[in-house]
Amino acid sequence: MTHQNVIRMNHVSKSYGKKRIVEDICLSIERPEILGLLGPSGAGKTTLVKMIAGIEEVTDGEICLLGERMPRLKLMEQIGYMAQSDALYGELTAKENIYFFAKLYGLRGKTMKGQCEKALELVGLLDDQNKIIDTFSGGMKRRLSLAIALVHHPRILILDEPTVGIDPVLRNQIWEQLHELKNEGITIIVTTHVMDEAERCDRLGMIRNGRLLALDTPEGLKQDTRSQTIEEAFLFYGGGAHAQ
Ligand SMILES: Nc1ncnc2c1ncn2[C@@H]1O[C@H](COP(=O)(O)OP(=O)(O)OP(=O)(O)O)[C@@H](O)[C@H]1O
Repeated sequence: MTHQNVIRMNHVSKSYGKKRIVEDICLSIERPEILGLLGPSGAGKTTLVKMIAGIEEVTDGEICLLGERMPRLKLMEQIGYMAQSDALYGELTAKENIYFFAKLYGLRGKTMKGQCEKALELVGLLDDQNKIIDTFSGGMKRRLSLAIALVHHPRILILDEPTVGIDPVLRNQIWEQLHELKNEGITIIVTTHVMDEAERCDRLGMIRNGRLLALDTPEGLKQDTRSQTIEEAFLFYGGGAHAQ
């Protein structure tokens, strides 16, 4: 199987009014991997992933997913997007929520049930599926959002700070699952502030003031900057992210 050009970003910039938020980013992903975007608050990570997901338009440059220029409606079913804030129906159960989104993606019948169950199992929510969302903790809501993002088996999964509010044990499990999904051929883009998560990405893009300062494996970044840790490497590039 060839996996050429899963994602290609060509001189991508974004402005709101006169303010430049993302500045001339070039980046390409040619085979399934977990690409982390690390940067301090306000660096432009969310804006960048929204453009990749086709939710925001680029001001300059272009983004192609699977060889097609974004935004493109027909590509939407190839993309799973988990926003930073959960978009769930509070008065419905977890199961009702995930069924709702699965149906939006055109899933029906046994396939829908099976995929919903698998996604809920993946995030450890199978036993809580009949509970009302308003009774869920923040971490449970994040996990449900993650299950919803991957229920339709997208080829590209875009996760904006997926593990905020999730305890270390479950966070670890989720990262193991993300690596399994990658091994199944899914490309994952994940934004994070958390240094131990950054270490678990195949490649890491360091972002500050809307610019991609460096892009390499975590090991490569450490070697290039003669750093012991990713945080040190990030500081070398003028970053200011904090460890958690
Ligand atoms: N719709 C908008 N209009 C104007 N400015 C915006 C808009 N959306 C984002 N910004 C600005 O763009 C900058 C980057 O925001 P963005 O959310 O992309 O950063 P981030 O790296 O994801 O930060 P965080 O980690 O805190 O989520 C911020 O200064 C923000 O105020």
